[in-house]
Amino acid sequence: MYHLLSGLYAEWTRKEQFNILILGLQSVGKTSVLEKVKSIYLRTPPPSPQRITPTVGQNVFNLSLPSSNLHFWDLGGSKSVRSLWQKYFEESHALVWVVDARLWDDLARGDENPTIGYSAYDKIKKGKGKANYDDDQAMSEQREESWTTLAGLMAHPSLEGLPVLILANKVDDASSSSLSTSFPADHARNPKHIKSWFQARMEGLVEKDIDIDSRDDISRRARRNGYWTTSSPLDKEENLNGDKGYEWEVIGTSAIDG
Ligand SMILES: Nc1nc2c(ncn2[C@@H]2O[C@H](COP(=O)(O)OP(=O)(O)OP(=O)(O)O)[C@@H](O)[C@H]2O)c(=O)[nH]1
Ligand SMILES: [Mg+2]
Repeated sequence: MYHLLSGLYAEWTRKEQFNILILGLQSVGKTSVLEKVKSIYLRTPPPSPQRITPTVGQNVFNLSLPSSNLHFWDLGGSKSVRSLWQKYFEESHALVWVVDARLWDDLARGDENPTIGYSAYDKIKKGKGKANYDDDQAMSEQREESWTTLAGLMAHPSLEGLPVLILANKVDDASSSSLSTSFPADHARNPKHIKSWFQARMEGLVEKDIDIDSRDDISRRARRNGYWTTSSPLDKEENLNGDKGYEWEVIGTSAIDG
């Protein structure tokens, strides 16, 4: 009887566990973001940025909330370690995709303050974030690489349909007047120009649900980039007939400020 009751009690009070995968290209600040989350919840100071080195394996953090346990996996973003990503796909419940908000500076500048006279690249070169983008063209390529990599993840059979939170990190160092000066003001948390940039591509991705050729393209590219090795990843019937809505949101963050 005792065992039955204690079993029932354990079942009733059992917290659900959600595994959250934190991914993104190299140096966008994934580990710094996770350290920031840890420091907020554990009420401890975050490590100094110098102590955070490029991730080769995984960093984990368990966060126990009243109703659930969140288990975070932060993996390295450099090309040489992306092949590890797929080991985590099967067990993930949500994806956090981290991007460097500064890569969208030129778009925000055009929209909101065309009089700012320096290139986004100059700002990054002189700024504190030490990004290595050679020019505006390189920034635009990096944006596209971030998107195609994310699209490959969202089309993977184990991740398809998972909620995606896009963190536009480093807003403290973004040159756009709408982001940098007053973080954490609301508009910095809600970087509309980055959201509309992703919106256009998300719509394309949903359309590709009914376009087998495009989806095969996505999976081919993902395999070339080393983070998918599945050889026949798509259930074509399901993708043709399924209703593949994606739940996603963009939030501006700074791992070292605000
Ligand atoms: N200005 C600024 N710099 C940041 C921010 N977050 C991270 N950085 C810097 O960006 C660099 C890379 O940070 P990491 O946290 O190691 O990036 P990562 O995405 O984990 O990198 P990999 O593990 O190599 O994929 C470091 O120099 C950080 O100090 C931020 O919010 N603002
Ligand atoms: Mg890292």
